[in-house]
Amino acid sequence: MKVTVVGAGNVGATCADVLAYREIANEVVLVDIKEGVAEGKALDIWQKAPINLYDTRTIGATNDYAKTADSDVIVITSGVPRKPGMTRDDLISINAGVVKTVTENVVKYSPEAIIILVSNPLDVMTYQAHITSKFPRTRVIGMAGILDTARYRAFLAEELNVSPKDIQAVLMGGHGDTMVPLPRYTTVGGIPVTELIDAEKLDAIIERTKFGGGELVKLMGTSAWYAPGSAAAQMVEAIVKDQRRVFPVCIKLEGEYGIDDCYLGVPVILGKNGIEKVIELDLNDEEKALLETSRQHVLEVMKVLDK
Ligand SMILES: NC(=O)c1ccc[n+]([C@@H]2O[C@H](COP(=O)([O-])OP(=O)(O)OC[C@H]3O[C@@H](n4cnc5c(N)ncnc54)[C@H](O)[C@@H]3O)[C@@H](O)[C@H]2O)c1
Ligand SMILES: O=C(O)C[C@H](O)C(=O)O
Repeated sequence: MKVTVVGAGNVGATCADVLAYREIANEVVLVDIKEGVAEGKALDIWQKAPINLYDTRTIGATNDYAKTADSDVIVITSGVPRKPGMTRDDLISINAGVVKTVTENVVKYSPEAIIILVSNPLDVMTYQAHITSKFPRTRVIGMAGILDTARYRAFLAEELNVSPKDIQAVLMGGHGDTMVPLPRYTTVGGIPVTELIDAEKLDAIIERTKFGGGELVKLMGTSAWYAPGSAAAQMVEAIVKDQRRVFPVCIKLEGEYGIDDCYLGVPVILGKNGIEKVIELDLNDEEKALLETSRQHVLEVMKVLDK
């Protein structure tokens, strides 16, 4: 299996590293526009192979898309991250152009690939890649839900003093402050979370999750990369190993949840064809209202692209 990661910055290099040391792909091609950066990071990851004992070949390329030919999966992380005081939507003016150019280049060489979007604003960048690639919606997928649920699960594990491995959760909606965590669908070793934590503490964790990206931007002056890079690699793994994992991811909705005009995070089954199935939960009125607020927000940002 061959995987290309475009953008050899913080998220892209982390994703390539996880793909390599966990031997998720046989070959990983890292591409960046900055001269030498992708080659250098790919070489560094390859030199770690004898220490960490893996066979995955990592290759770097400065804007040379011929090297990406016949990739099974393409992860797009290129673009700018936000700085303190910015929203993800503020990145659209730069990142839309970057995602468009990169998508044109990758589809030329890998017309059958599955594309995973990471660049922000995530939902609208997934839309950009979809209209540029003209790929079916099942092959253009945004990464955000795995990251957002991981934050939620990590905060819960800390509060309950249990292993994060035992916390299962799903959330929906756009990757932003309007995301919709679903406590009704959160369990700890099979036990509904509401039986283990009082409502006030759970609400505080949900609020912290919604602003989880911003918390890190404030601390570091740029956005997160370890969890995002690992989350993207986990999606690649589900696809290349046809694992049929159940994850929240961003896709174009075509009638599911009564929505057919928007890119939003929903639970899906992820396998060798990309989206194998969209899972439709029976949302209550409050959850439906939160999802609608999220949809309205994403639609507003999508309009900027359409102008
Ligand atoms: N979806 C998510 O949950 C999530 C999580 C974290 C970060 N992000 C987003 O991912 C993006 C990357 O974040 P980062 O921290 O890795 O940033 P970074 O600045 O460390 O890396 C971005 C890289 O993209 C490269 N690049 C820019 N234009 C390019 C082009 N046309 N072709 C190829 N490479 C190009 C840059 O040279 C840079 O190396 C940002 O937009 C950020 O907001 C999304
Ligand atoms: O917060 C950001 O800008 C990056 C990313 O979307 C995140 O949630 O970490």
